[in-house]
Amino acid sequence: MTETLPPLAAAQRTVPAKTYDCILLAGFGGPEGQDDVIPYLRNVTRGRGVPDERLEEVSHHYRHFGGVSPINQQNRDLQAALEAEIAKRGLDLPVYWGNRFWAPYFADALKALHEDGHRRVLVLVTTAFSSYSGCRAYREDLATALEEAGLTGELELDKVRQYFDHPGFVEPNVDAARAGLRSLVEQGKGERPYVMFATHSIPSAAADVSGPRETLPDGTPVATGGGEEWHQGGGWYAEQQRAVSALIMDRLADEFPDVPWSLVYQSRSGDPSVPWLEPDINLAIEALPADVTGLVVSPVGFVSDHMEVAWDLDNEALETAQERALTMVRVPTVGIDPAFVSGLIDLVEERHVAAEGDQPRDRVALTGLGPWQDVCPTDCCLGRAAKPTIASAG
Ligand SMILES: CC1=C(CCC(=O)O)c2cc3nc(cc4[nH]c(cc5[nH]c(cc1n2)c(C)c5CCC(=O)O)c(CCC(=O)O)c4C)C(CCC(=O)O)=C3C
Ligand SMILES: [Fe+2]
Repeated sequence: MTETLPPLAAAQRTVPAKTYDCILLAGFGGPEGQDDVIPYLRNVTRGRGVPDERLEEVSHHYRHFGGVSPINQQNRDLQAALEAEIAKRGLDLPVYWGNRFWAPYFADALKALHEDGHRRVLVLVTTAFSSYSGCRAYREDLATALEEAGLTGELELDKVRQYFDHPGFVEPNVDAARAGLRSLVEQGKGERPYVMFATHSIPSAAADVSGPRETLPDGTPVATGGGEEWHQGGGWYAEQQRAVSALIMDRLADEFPDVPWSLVYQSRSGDPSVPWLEPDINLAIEALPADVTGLVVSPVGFVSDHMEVAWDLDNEALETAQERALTMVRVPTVGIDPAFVSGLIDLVEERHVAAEGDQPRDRVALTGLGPWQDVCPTDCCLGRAAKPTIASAG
């Protein structure tokens, strides 16, 4: 399927390397105690039309874990791992950490790095794929945070490209899926395995406008909403995840040939009458053929085992599998796997050079879609009124 895609104009959206002063690790943020849960959920859903019943329901997921999301500690661990890798390479790039929805907020991090004398900032986002929620929203919120911190014009903020098909993201996912399939074999459930790649559902309308939409100079459509022949729905968001999932299965084919797999969605919210990407993982598990002996679930859409993984997969999906007496193995996300951490710094070195004129690292990608664009066109992932963003090209 990836072979028939029109080429992405990403090569036209690479930007020259620069010398940066520091890295900003941009996270989602999560609550760190029972008292944080409601204020946090209000932050996340502000102006987003998520019904109160859904908030109430999601608050229980957090309350079940003492009101603490694992995501902040995971990002502290990632920050430390990045610092260690940077030191190992002899680079001079301190790493700051800030979040969209909980302290330390983006504005706090920007003020801190500015006070420390840094001006050129390279942002690393904790999302591998292109969508409003996974790319544009981070860029908008960083532009807003610049305003809030009174630093617009003071700081230069660039962002590392989405890295779904970079080896640093792909290889740990290949290893994890392989380990999951081997675990089924060890449990005597390996006869007819099935693999599900799970990612966050988003509104279908948002998926259709995910990624860039303009045409190449020769008129070839670069990306689309619905309707193109190659397009199975879900815009670039779903296309990127299908491409990575297919690649992972391909890489396992020597040891596990012809294993059926699918891309499934989780954590839907919002108005039930509005279409979101489907199938939901629970319905997909219920619909599996009766002769499937074991299920591997790979949360390919996420980079750490945060609440959406801990609750929606390890509680809900597992229960659905147990109801039909199906053995399910949920394999880990990339987390702080050394290959992922080192891959992120490789991505940094595509953009950062120690001295002007130095040659940056080559851009690497493992699917026919990438290497993804360094800068996003102004309408990239835009499905609502435009707000100011960082890191876009006109
Ligand atoms: C694409 C995507 C990612 C992946 C990209 C990325 O990683 O950024 C992601 C990540 C995450 N989403 C998270 C949490 C939540 N997302 C919500 C709501 C929503 N997410 C959406 C999409 C995504 N979300 C959407 C379209 C909504 C509907 C409201 C809206 O249009 O904005 C809500 C509100 C309640 C609910 O409806 O569930 C919560 C609490 C956490 C933190 C987990 C933790 O605490 O450990 C993480 C990493
Ligand atoms: Fe979310």
